[in-house]
Amino acid sequence: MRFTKMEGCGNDYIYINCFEEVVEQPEKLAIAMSERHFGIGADGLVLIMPSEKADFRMRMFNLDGSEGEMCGNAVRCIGKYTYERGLTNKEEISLETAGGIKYLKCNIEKGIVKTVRVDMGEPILEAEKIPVKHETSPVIRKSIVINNNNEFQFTCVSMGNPHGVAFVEETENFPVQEYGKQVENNPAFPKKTNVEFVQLINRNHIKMRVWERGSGETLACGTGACASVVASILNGFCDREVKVSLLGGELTIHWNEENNHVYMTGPAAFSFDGVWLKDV
Ligand SMILES: N[C@@H](CCC[C@H](N)C(=O)O)C(=O)O
Repeated sequence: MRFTKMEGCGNDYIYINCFEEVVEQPEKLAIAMSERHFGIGADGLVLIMPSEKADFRMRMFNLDGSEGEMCGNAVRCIGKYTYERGLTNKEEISLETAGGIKYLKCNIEKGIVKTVRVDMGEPILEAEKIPVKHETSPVIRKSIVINNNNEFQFTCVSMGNPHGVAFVEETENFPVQEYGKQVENNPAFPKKTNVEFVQLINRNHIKMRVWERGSGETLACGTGACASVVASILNGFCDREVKVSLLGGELTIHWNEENNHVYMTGPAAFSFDGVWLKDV
């Protein structure tokens, strides 16, 4: 089975072109391929598929085989893949995801997609729809006690997938791996959650580290960057356009006041092509 390894700000996935390849057990394949010693090594698996509702369809699987509704970094990579590999000649495409249809605009120079701007749609703030169990809705800087009696104030946002955002003094030495796992599996989040730890730099710049549901700490998360900017604005910390510094790169997020849509702009890159020879 032919595959392509791509990354967006270091958030790396294995992409399979399902116009040419047949994937029968994507959950199992995601686990096997993502493994960094016996497999290819990645944060998960992404399928590029035909769609009846949009130009293309994306399905994404975390490295534990669970399916995510949305993936911001993968959406940008699909923009680059479909244009540069000749699946489309359109600079603007629509993409069906389990988190709704997203609209992408590729910024192209001499046939190369340099960055992709994605209309990520409206953030979802109703607790039930995220979903998060809390007596108030929206959940803006509300205490959630995690396993070992540590209490964090979370702002909860769905960008098609669930996110819990906590503001911390600094991200560099913050124990993301310890707390991230505990929050991901906290019963307050019936579908588990992605967890973002955010340091405010100024009104137009934040730093963020992420613990992803199903994948652990990754170098970047596009939906997480959007959720973090929405959370920062809701708390009155930031203006409408914010640079997000992640471990693997930078994204620009704009939450448009007029139409309530969140726009994400950032890079996408090919790493290598390969052929998977194992049975799964
Ligand atoms: N890396 C992603 C998000 C991937 C899915 C997530 N782990 C989930 O289960 O919701 C991004 O760039 O948005």
